[in-house]
Amino acid sequence: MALRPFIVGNWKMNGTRAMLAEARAIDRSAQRLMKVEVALAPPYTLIHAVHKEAEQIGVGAQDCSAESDGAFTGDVSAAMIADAGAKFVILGHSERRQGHGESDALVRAKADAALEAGLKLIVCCGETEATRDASGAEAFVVRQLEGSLPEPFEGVGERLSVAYEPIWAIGTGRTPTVDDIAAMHRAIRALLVERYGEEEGGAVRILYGGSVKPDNARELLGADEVGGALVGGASLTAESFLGIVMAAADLQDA
Ligand SMILES: O=C[C@H](O)COP(=O)(O)O
Repeated sequence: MALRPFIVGNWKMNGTRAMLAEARAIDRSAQRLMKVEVALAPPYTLIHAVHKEAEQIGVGAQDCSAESDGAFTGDVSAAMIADAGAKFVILGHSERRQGHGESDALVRAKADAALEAGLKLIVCCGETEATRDASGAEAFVVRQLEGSLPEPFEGVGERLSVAYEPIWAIGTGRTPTVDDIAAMHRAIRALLVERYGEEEGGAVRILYGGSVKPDNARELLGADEVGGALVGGASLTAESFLGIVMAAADLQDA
């Protein structure tokens, strides 16, 4: 991992104020592990509270609207989450694409809105098991990203991360092989370089997500072109999340 690794906890629809103790513990430990960039994406309701707790870690949202304001009941704009303390937003997670019918075009519109609000982006991609079995995973993911990523913008390398999350690996305890992850991440890198140029496209961190746990983190994070992890279930307690952060720190030392 040549770039500073980025380990992001996606709490999904988990967490009430009782979970702030976990965020606090994660933040305090992250202060001693500066070689790793650590962040949490709690539900909207906790963004401001986690932001208040956080001295070291970054805080982000799990989604935002493509609209800036207006009559959109239940939606939350990029400017609103930035106002609550978010520095980044996860976009195009498969649970949004599959559960809420989000298209590549909508993900791109949300990305444009988030950039306009000054946020960093984590744009997600990933194939179903059927696509993987049909040997079409790389072409599918590249096509998905072509439709979802914004046009070139100022500070791509600093502001954009991509998260590769095979849908069949999310919350299942199953993971691709290290070789499969590396091959996919190389294909994503090629697309990023083609779209944003050698320097900026080469500086985008490509995270792996899907059943990352403390006991497999070192192996998964060690795969070629893996610049960090997007962690779901194992980010819900400080103990397991910090196990992953420490694996990333160990790899930096190795
Ligand atoms: O955003 C996180 C991913 O969907 C991975 O979730 P998981 O670590 O529970 O498999």
